[in-house]
Amino acid sequence: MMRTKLLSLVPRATVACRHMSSATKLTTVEVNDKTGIATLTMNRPPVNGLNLELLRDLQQSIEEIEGNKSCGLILTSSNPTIFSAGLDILEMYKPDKERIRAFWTQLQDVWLALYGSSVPTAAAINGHSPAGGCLLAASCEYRVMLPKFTIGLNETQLGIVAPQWFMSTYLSILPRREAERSLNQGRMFTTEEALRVGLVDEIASSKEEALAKCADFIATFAKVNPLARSLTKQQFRSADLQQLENERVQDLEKFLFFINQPAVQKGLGIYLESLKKKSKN
Ligand SMILES: CC/C=C\C/C=C\C/C=C\CCC/C=C/C(=O)SCCNC(=O)CCNC(=O)[C@H](O)C(C)(C)COP(=O)(O)OP(=O)(O)OC[C@H]1O[C@@H](n2cnc3c(N)ncnc32)[C@H](O)[C@@H]1OP(=O)(O)O
Repeated sequence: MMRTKLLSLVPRATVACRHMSSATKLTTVEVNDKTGIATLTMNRPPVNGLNLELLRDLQQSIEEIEGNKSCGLILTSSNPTIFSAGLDILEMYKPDKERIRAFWTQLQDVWLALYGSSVPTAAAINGHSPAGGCLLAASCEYRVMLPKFTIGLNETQLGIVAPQWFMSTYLSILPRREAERSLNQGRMFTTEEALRVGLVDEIASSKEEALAKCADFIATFAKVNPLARSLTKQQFRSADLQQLENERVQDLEKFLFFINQPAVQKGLGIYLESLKKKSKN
């Protein structure tokens, strides 16, 4: 907060972008002084796996952006080929009892904050975006993706089940038939396929272009009353948000029960091994 206040004393002409949060975190927030748009960058090598710490930083950054009167939020990644590999499977495989509770609760918090954000949101998807990565992108209002990557909720491919609020997020974008079929299949879409079904809104040839297209989307609200816009967005999303708010504890218990099933643990172990083997080749 202190940092933010001090930065606001710096004459505007001298800084094009203000770094609002520290680079020692797993996320950074940069606010463009001209547009007032905040870019939230995930930075957890090697693949932006969503572990407890990255989720905590994501939530803090979203709150920071909500609090600093930014005109919009663009979510992206510092990794040139991976937006996010989704949930860090190591959080769910042979989990620590307390940590896995905190982990899932934190994921719920991030989704509630991002899907329910009062500012316009967009994702510049500059790399692969499976499962939890897709959830984050899909929680935004607009998506611009770079070619030759993949995106989708692939949970069934891992022998796990996307919970109701993952499904609601998909259903807020895709026609019901497409959402149901691709979730059942655990389908990963190429960039071009994602555009065709409407999972992404535009394709860009570089990260810079993706960020610019996201900024253009956010600028479409420049002349719309911010309160009217955000209340309208809230009305569209409130049923989904309320459902998770009402069922948070049951959702956590269901997750814990499911993830601790021996067959699920075995499947996750095999999947992790296959990822490791692939990365060694
Ligand atoms: C009845 C039930 C009712 C309701 C349901 C109740 C509960 C629900 C229960 C569970 C819900 C869980 C929801 C889960 C969501 C998820 O997000 S699961 C994660 C899914 N993610 C993936 O499948 C992606 C896997 N990764 C990849 O495909 C690739 O890594 C990549 C395309 C992202 C990147 O490819 P490369 O650049 O080639 O990188 P590498 O593959 O070599 O990876 C480097 C390194 O990183 C490790 N790694 C990759 N992804 C993950 C990950 N998600 N978690 C942990 N670690 C990961 C990989 O193993 C390599 O490690 P090293 O070998 O270098 O040690």
